[in-house]
Amino acid sequence: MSPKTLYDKIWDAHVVHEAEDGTCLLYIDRHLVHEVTSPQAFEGLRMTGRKVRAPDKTIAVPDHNVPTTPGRENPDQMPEESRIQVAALDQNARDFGIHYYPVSDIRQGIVHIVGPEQGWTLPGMTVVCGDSHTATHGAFGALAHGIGTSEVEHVLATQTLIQKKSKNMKVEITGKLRPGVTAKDITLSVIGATGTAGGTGYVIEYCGEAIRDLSMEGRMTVCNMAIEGGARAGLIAPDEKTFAYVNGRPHAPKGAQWEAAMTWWKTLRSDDDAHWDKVVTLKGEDISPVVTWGTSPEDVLPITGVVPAPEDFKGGKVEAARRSLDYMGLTPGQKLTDIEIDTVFIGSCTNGRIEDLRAAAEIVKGKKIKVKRAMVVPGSGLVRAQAEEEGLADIFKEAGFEWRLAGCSMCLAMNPDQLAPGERCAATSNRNFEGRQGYKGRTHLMSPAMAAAAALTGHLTDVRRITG
Ligand SMILES: CC(C)[C@H](C(=O)O)[C@@H](O)C(=O)O
Ligand code: SF4
Repeated sequence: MSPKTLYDKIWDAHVVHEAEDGTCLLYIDRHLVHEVTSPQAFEGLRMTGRKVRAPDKTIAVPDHNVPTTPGRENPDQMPEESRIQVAALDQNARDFGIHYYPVSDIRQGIVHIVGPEQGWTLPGMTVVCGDSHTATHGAFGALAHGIGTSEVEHVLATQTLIQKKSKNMKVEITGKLRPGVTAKDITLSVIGATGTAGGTGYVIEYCGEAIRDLSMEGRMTVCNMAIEGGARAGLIAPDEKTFAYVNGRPHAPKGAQWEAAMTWWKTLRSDDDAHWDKVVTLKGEDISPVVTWGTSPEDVLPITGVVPAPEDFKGGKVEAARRSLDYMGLTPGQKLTDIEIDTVFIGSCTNGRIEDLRAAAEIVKGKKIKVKRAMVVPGSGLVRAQAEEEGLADIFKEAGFEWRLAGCSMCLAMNPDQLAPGERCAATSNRNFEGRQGYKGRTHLMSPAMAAAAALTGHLTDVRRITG
């Protein structure tokens, strides 16, 4: 048998039919659903009198539109458009009999945090969702990617998806990370090195010592941003950490089924002599705590750097940089650490997990914020409860942070948590394009520890310079 990558293995195990031109019908193990990309898909089923093919493998949760302030069960708290989307999900979940976590349920949260938390996401699976950051689930050694609304309808109706296979790309992070450097710095640095189109046409497997050393939370952060690097999906071979994280979760297999699953899961690694169409290698020790300065995730630099000049770039990038700098209100040569921040947002499916909140709380403990507003938005109700139990919520509140309810929140301007024009934000989310966090809002992406450091000083800050 010819050697295979992990992606090849999962792909082959899910092909139902292959057409002559290589187009495949893939079986889908998990379909995650949120309120933004699903209403028309359910409507399509209704109009043609079809059912959801596998309601037991279909999991819905509202996250993008939900307010993150108390009393949000009251629909009057939402603007009309949000109310319609959330009400439609409520109704569709009931009508089609799929698993559902409404806002009143403590398990509600961002779909990419809820899936793994509840044990829906397992190694070797195919996982789809009408959402580009579905790549997050690849951290478990699953083939997970976003799909469009018409594909959502197709998966609801058939539990399959029409796909062409991508090429194999390996991103290896060798050796150890330095203190203050996190999974977010890895994933941003990879995009900085490859560009936002570097992964186009590929599924990325992240590997190497620095990846193996990451917790499951960190691995989810890395895979979450595979899509920002242009890749179809990102994944990491499962290991003992993966199995330990999954074991005992509500929807993970139990007993004999667990044993059977483990037998397969242990084979889920790329063969030593597998073929890679593209390889990128970064040394862990070369990665610094980074921030973005522009309006693309590839506009990333070590925090010790200065704002670049348009002339530093080539071709079309010169004009793009000029526009970015203008939008961001920055001057070439300005030290990144001199950039003043109005708002800090800690949350999102990139960095809204318990470990992220722990990392931020460790920086914040016993100190006060200097920014106008700062908020921590746990990625799920369960993350929130755990953070409260661990005393993290008190640390944040005493420092002056708002302690919110779970949702996508200020990651994107689809709910009441938005930036005002010109407002500058240190954010732990994954996208920084124009208007992403609100009309004319300015976003700098970074790790939770770096965002916490910015909250304390009022400007972008090297977390390594914050002392206890
Ligand atoms: C609204 C949704 C379709 C979108 C996505 O696909 O990623 C959102 O989650 C985002 O992060 O921009
Ligand atoms: S937290 Fe942000 S990136 Fe993640 S699903 Fe929500 S809007 Fe998309």
